Amino acid sequence: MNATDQTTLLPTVPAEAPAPSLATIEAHEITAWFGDRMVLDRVSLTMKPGAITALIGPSGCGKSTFLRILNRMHELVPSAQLAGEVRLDGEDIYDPSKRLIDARRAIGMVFQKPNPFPAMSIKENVLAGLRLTGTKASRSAKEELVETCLVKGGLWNEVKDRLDAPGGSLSGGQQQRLCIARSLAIKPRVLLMDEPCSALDPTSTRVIEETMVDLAKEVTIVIVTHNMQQAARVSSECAFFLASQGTPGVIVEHGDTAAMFQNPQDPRTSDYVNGRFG
Ligand SMILES: Nc1ncnc2c1ncn2[C@@H]1O[C@H](COP(=O)(O)OP(=O)(O)OP(=O)(O)O)[C@@H](O)[C@H]1O
Repeated sequence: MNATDQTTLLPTVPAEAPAPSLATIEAHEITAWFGDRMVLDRVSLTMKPGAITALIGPSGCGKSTFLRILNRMHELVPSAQLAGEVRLDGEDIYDPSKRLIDARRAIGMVFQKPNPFPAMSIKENVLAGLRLTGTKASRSAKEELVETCLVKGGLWNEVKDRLDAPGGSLSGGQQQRLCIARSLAIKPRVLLMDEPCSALDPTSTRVIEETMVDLAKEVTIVIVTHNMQQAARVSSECAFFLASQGTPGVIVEHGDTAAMFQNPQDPRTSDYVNGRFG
C-alpha cells in the first residue's frame, strides 16, 4: 500500500452511492459544419431520462457527428463548427461558464471499436477515467468501484479472478464491456454509444444489449446503430436521420420505437426501417 492509498479518503465516487436522478439531454437547433460544409441542419431532439434512444439512418447522415456534439467531442476536429444548444437537465453544456471536463464527466462515450488500454490491467482500465478527470478515491473505494462497474458492465464473473491481467488479453466483446465499465467508473449521467456492437459477434452483441437494458435504469443512453433489429430490441425511443442528395442531415421522424417501426408517419422512415434503402 502506498502513502496515497492510506491517507486519501475522498469518497468523491463512493461505490455504493445511490443512483443520481436520471438525466434528460436535449439538443436544440443543432447545426454542424466541417469547414464550410454543413452536415447537420437545425436538429432538435430530447433524449428522455432513463430511455435508450437509438439514432438510425443511412451512412453519412450525421448520426455520429450529432452524438459527438452531445459530449463536446465535435470541437476536437479543427475544422468543426457548431450552432445551437445541448442542455443537460436544462443547462447548456456549451455555455462559456461550463468546463469541458464537466461535460465529459457527465456524458460518457463508448466507441465502435473497443479501445481499452491494452497493456494496462483490467482493474487499471476501469479506474483510468478517475485519473483523467482528477477524481480521488481510497484504495478500498477503488476496489469496490472496480467490482461495481464490472458487474454493471456484465463482465465481473468472467474476469473476477484475473483483474491484474492486461485489458488486451480479453476477447473483443469482453473488451467492449470493459470499456463500458470504464466509462461507468466516473458515474456519467448519460452514456453515448457509437455502434458499440458493430465489431462484435452475435453472442457478444446480445450480452452488450442486455447490459445496456440493465444500465438504462441508472443512466440515460443514446446509441447509434445500423442494426434495425438492435434498435427495435433495445431502444424505447428512436430518431431517423437522413441527408438526401448532398444536403445536411436532418431528423425526419422521431418518437416511440415500436410506433416508428410498426406505423411510421413518413414514407422515408418506412422505407428505411423496412430495408428498402440505406
Ligand atoms: N472529421 C471530419 N472531417 C470532415 N468531414 C467529416 C468528418 N467527420 C464526418 N464528416 C462528414 O460529415 C458527414 C456526417 O458524418 P457522420 O460520421 O456523422 O455520419 P454517420 O451518419 O454517423 O455515418 P456512418 O453511419 O457511416 O458512421 C459525412 O458527410 C462525413 O463525410
